[in-house]
Amino acid sequence: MKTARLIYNPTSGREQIRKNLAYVMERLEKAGYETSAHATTPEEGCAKRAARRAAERGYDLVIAAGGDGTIFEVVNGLAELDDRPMLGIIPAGTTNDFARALGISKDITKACDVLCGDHIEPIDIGKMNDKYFINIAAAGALTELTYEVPIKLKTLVGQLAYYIKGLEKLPQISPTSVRIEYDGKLFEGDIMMFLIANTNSVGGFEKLAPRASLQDGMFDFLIVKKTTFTEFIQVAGLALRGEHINHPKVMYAQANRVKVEVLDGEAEMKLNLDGERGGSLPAEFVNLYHHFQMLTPVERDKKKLENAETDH
Ligand SMILES: Nc1ncnc2c1ncn2[C@@H]1O[C@H](COP(=O)(O)OP(=O)(O)OP(=O)(O)O)[C@@H](O)[C@H]1O
Repeated sequence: MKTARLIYNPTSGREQIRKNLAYVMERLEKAGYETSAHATTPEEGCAKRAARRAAERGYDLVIAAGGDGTIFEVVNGLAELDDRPMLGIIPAGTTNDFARALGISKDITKACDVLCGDHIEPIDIGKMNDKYFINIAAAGALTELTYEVPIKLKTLVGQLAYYIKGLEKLPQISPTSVRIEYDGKLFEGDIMMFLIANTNSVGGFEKLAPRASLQDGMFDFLIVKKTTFTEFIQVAGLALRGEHINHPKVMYAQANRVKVEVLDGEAEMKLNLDGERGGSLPAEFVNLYHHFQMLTPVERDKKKLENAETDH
């Protein structure tokens, strides 16, 4: 019999998983999985350790149920292993960027349909030094917003909370001098920020990384070069509509490997990995092609076909 380990955050979102735990377990059992569950605690790395333990015990399927923070930890617990179990998710967080990128519904019944189905796809993840990420790695102006916006404000006004905090922080932004190698090319200069995206769903900005795909072994790589205050606002405004990549102060490329170092010894650029603090530069980012096998919605095939048709 197949085995599944459900690693869930009982507090994420509106405690959706905790309230529906019996339903989820029942669905998985009916689909032929002998299932057990682990509730995470606030202790840092709890979901990561639980995921690793599950893999070591030989579970066939590990399910991360919670927000992007929980998925990030589960992926970090499994990514280094040679024998990685199949990955599944139940989106139950505030942002759920990763689930949105995969087209997995927040509706628990639909999310269970995906877990109980047999539509499996290989997906890429990112590696930064010895850490892993699923959506995005970023550094520079405004990238610290994800942990600076108070949870209460997020609950109250949702996405708007980021814009409010962003406006508050804008006057403080300044450039950093960096050297970046990406797939054999070189960029040296002053930048406001950079983004390395594995999915096109980043903090609610769905057009920030227009060509990012979870299955092509490449990142969408964006640099915002040194700008004036007005230019930066202009770029941010264009980014909302996905029209920023042609702005003269934006450099956009696709790359499998990106290495970034700060040139000014005094300066520091802190990294944000999937909304979590990721340490500081220098760093090397590598796209790990098809690193996980994942249960995904069947409808993705139709969507991919449509996208392929519009591309030609
Ligand atoms: N039992 C728990 N009680 C309180 N906090 C917890 C518990 N389990 C996990 N956490 C914390 O929850 C955070 C991860 O939250 P998660 O990403 O799952 O949901 P979210 O923050 O609601 O959603 P999102 O990340 O999508 O915005 C981690 O900081 C983790 O330490």
